Amino acid sequence: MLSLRSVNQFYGKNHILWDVDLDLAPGTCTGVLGRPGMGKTTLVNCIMGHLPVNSGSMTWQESGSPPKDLRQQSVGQRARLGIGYVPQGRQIFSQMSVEDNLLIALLAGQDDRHCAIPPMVYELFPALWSLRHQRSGELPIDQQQQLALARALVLQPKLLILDEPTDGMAPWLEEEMGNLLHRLNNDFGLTILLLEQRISFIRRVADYFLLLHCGRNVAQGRVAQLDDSMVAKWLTVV
Ligand SMILES: Nc1ncnc2c1ncn2[C@@H]1O[C@H](COP(=O)(O)OP(=O)(O)OP(=O)(O)O)[C@@H](O)[C@H]1O
Repeated sequence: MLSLRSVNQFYGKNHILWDVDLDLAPGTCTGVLGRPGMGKTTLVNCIMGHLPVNSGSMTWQESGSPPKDLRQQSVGQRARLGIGYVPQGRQIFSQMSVEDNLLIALLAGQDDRHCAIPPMVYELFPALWSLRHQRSGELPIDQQQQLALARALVLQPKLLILDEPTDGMAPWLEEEMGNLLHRLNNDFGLTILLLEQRISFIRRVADYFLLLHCGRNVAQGRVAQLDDSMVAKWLTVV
């Protein structure tokens, strides 16, 4: 579905991503791991088109369609291709109602002005239906996170990218988030790319991992291969 080869990115003269490779097969869930500042968000910003890539390739391919060079697609085109994004810290419009947050995402991503919020969104988050006229900034954190996810789902993405969805969450909410991602992955067939610092969460939810260290992918494979020595070497903050 998405394939990155030798992606390099700079902030000014600072070389941030070094020859990063990534392959996402349809229907899989992949966790990107790394200590703070190792390049996870930068990688996602490159995929979303928020940051230009200096070199390397990014290819989007769906079955039965020719491959597309993602670097040639604008941010809006990438959303229309089916790449959805839940940013770190949620970034919902707190002064607006739940429903207006969803409608804005819908209108921003589609040309058709008469489009409607897909029923699956409120089916997945029934609480948001009851709260649809409430100001979103007044919701508790778990429902704000639901809204951030719902906002990414209104365009019915094929690939959903989440930047630290468990950030600031209590353990029981983390479990709920894990169940939800399992559902999206297994029942709705969404491909998921998950940026996370919580290894337990990656182990519970993801099939594959990519480990970034100083902007380089130093390890990748099946999550079952993510052993304690790798965690100690690349992820433990000293
Ligand atoms: N706008 C920016 N301008 C310059 N350098 C930046 C900018 N954003 C990030 N960086 C630098 O790029 C590197 C990678 O940052 P990035 O945010 O991608 O890491 P991260 O792994 O997502 O970290 P975290 O887990 O803390 O979000 C860091 O050294 C950071 O200081």
